[in-house]
Amino acid sequence: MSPSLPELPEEFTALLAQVVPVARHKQVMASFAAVKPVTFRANTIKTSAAQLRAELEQAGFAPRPISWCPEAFALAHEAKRALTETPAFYEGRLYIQNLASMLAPLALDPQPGETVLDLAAAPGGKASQIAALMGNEGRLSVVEAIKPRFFRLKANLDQQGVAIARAFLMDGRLVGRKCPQMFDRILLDAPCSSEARFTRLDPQSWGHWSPRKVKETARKQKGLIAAAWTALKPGGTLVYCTCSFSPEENEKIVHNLLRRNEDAVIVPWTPAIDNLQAGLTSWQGKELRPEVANTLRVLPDGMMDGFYLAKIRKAD
Ligand SMILES: C[S@@+](CC[C@H](N)C(=O)[O-])C[C@H]1O[C@@H](n2cnc3c(N)ncnc32)[C@H](O)[C@@H]1O
Repeated sequence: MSPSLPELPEEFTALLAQVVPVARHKQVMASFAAVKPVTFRANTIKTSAAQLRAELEQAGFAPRPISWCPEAFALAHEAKRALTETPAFYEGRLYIQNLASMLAPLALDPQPGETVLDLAAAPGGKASQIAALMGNEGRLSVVEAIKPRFFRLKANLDQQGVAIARAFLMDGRLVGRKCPQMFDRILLDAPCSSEARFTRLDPQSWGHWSPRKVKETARKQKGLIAAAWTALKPGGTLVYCTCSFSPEENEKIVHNLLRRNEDAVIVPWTPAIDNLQAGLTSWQGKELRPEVANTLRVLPDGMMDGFYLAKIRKAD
């Protein structure tokens, strides 16, 4: 660890020591002090990956393709400001997004013509990726509870050329009652304690964090996932994800969903990256459902943030 940077909260590093496998611990701890490259996605509603690459190369950038996501690229961190001054950025042909975040829409695998819900959607990075994967065909409902974030979401979707979205300013926990069994696919990128966004380069990144906050957040996540489950059609797919490490916000939420719903089946999904860890099947002396091992935790490294993801199917 670099002695000149502020240390992460002790309770958080103790949590990481329990969650992360010993062999990966050093890499994970180093990632909190890393200056990561800027990563972004070609918005295929407005361009193609090849066209965007050519446009950026012409403007003097050298974007590096990401092997597991044909639309994704990386540039050195120093290029971020210049990237945000390009026509491609402000005309919505690219979207700056952490690589880990791009995994959730890929796991959801939405198809053109389907009816899809993004239940906690602002600022809209994943919603615009979902629309692009749907070829801008079908129906995409996006829900956000916080007013300024809702308007930012709408502005981002407009800028990205998303034509299939209907936006709702509301508490996502009410969606189950309002729209039972309506959606083919639902993304719940849950509000979380954002532990994977902590960086020792900015101590404010953990300014609001505490173990009590994690418990409070987990309560909200339980309400949201219950609503998502009610709103999902039989045969439909839910992707639950967070940018947190705490099992309270991740494996335990999925475990509770499985325990309460016999029709919930985990679908194993493994992207072609190697910084992955299987979901934990016990936490602090409590055994969790063994299928939770088929959920995944992305371990942060010098390129991407941490993430947790579960793909769950509702039996017909
Ligand atoms: C992790 S962020 C979503 C990020 C988004 N999916 C993206 O990729 O741009 C979670 C969002 O949920 C919103 N939120 C918090 N409580 C909510 C609730 N009860 N219902 C719906 N959205 C909520 C937060 O304001 C926040 O914008």
